Amino acid sequence: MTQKIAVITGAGQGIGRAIAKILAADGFFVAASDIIMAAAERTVKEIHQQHHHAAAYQTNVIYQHDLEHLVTQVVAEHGHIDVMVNDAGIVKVGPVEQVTDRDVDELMAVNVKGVLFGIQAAAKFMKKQESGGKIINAAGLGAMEGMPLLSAYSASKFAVRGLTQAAAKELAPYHITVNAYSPGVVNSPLWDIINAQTEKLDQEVQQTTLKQFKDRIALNRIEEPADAANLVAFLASERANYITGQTIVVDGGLHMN
Ligand SMILES: NC(=O)c1ccc[n+]([C@@H]2O[C@H](COP(=O)([O-])OP(=O)(O)OC[C@H]3O[C@@H](n4cnc5c(N)ncnc54)[C@H](O)[C@@H]3O)[C@@H](O)[C@H]2O)c1
Repeated sequence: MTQKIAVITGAGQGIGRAIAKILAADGFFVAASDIIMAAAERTVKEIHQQHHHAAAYQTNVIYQHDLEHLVTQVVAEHGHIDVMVNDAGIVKVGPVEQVTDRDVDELMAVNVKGVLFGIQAAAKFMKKQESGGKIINAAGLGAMEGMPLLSAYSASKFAVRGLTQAAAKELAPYHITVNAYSPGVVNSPLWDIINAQTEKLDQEVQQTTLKQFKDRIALNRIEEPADAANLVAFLASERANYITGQTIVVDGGLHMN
């Protein structure tokens, strides 16, 4: 049987790294890409230590040609692509009236364009394959409800839901499913940024309710990257063949549909 191929952006740390490791353990060859090559290489080293298969690639998802190049290279090396995980994302924390033009541009470039360009690059090849493929995007609590001090971030994540639904409808005839995963409060470097900046703002403006998100987790523990990665592994599997256009929440019962 030919080995299935998964391409993952933002695979250098946090949730992306957990996704890379779980998909590799599930038998995928993992193309682990990140803007920081050394981080992608670290993930690959950990995968190799488990005797699974992976290679590192450097990609900045804000550039359409970078993603095109990444997927083209992986397909040239392996002949096909089965799963594309658009995980790379950034965050900006601050009161809505202080959000800058630059903040919005940067958030939209990574969180929205990065996902769109990833979908495009993967779809180009998946459309030609009889087996189609699976595209899986990073949403988040900010995609399900607007979060205080994360207005532009929330807007970028709502956009991911829109992209996921539109692409799912367009690509369904080609046996390509498009879904998103929506983690809550994850023990990762990204949440550390949110936490540190929120604490600071709390003292300055005494207005944040962001910390309270933690207190609302029904299962009463902070999410681990592997919790989100397990959902992605399911969405990447044949067991999820009849699911498309969905943003699926994996957050310990923080946001309930
Ligand atoms: N941590 C959370 O609580 C949480 C919650 C909900 C959703 N999410 C989403 O999950 C995804 C992963 O989050 P995380 O917590 O693992 O973040 P993280 O900051 O720990 O890791 C993100 C990775 O993406 C890479 N990256 C950043 N900009 C990039 C770019 N332009 N091109 C390529 N790679 C780039 C970083 O180098 C890093 O390795 C993000 O899209 C995030 O918005 C995270």
